[in-house]
Amino acid sequence: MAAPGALLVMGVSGSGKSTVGALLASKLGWKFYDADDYHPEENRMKMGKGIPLNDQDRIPWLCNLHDILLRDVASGQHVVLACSALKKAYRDILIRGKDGASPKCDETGKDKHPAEVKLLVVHLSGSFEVISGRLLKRKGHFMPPELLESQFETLEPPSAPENFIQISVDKNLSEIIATIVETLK
Ligand SMILES: Nc1ncnc2c1ncn2[C@@H]1O[C@H](COP(=O)(O)OP(=O)(O)O)[C@@H](O)[C@H]1O
Ligand SMILES: O=C(O)[C@H](O)[C@@H](O)[C@H](O)[C@H](O)COP(=O)(O)O
Repeated sequence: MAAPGALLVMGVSGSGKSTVGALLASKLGWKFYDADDYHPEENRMKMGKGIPLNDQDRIPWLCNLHDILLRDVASGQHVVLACSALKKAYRDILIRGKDGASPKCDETGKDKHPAEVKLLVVHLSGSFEVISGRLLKRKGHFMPPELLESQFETLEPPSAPENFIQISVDKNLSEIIATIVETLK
């Protein structure tokens, strides 16, 4: 497949986004962003208290991530983003921004960059049992395992016509990375 400008590693909390995303970026030599690092403090505090985020909390965060992707991709930088991106509408924001394909213009009014990010979505998919087992063992993270149920309720797995692959979290990390690298060929 023709290389996308950016690769989104998505899934519920504990599905392996950060681990897979960082390994993959290092293997491909692409820049890595972890969307967790871009949550405003209010979002982190909310999740830390066991309250799930809503659209209002997530949309400005996703718009900021879209701007980062667009900037990098327009400058020729390939990017891996680890981000929950649980709903289709959230993935659409990452690709097109909030109001759809609104081009960023320079002062002459001409299009400065393409308005869309060419994105391959990698959905790390697994059962509640396997993922909650991993979250219960994970230490030193602000996200409480109790929020996993709401993550599954919110999840809209990618489907056609989205440009995506789905990989089981039951595979080991090297199998997951190899599958993604193979897809990019
Ligand atoms: N494929 C895998 N097999 C076994 N353990 C994994 C796998 N992917 C991730 N893990 C472990 O599961 C936990 C959650 O992974 P993490 O990358 O933090 O998930 P997320 O970023 O989606 O919340 C971590 O302790 C990580 O080491
Ligand atoms: O949209 C959301 O509700 C959050 O982004 C959430 O899905 C994300 O998973 C947290 O930031 C916790 O971080 P981990 O995914 O690393 O557990």
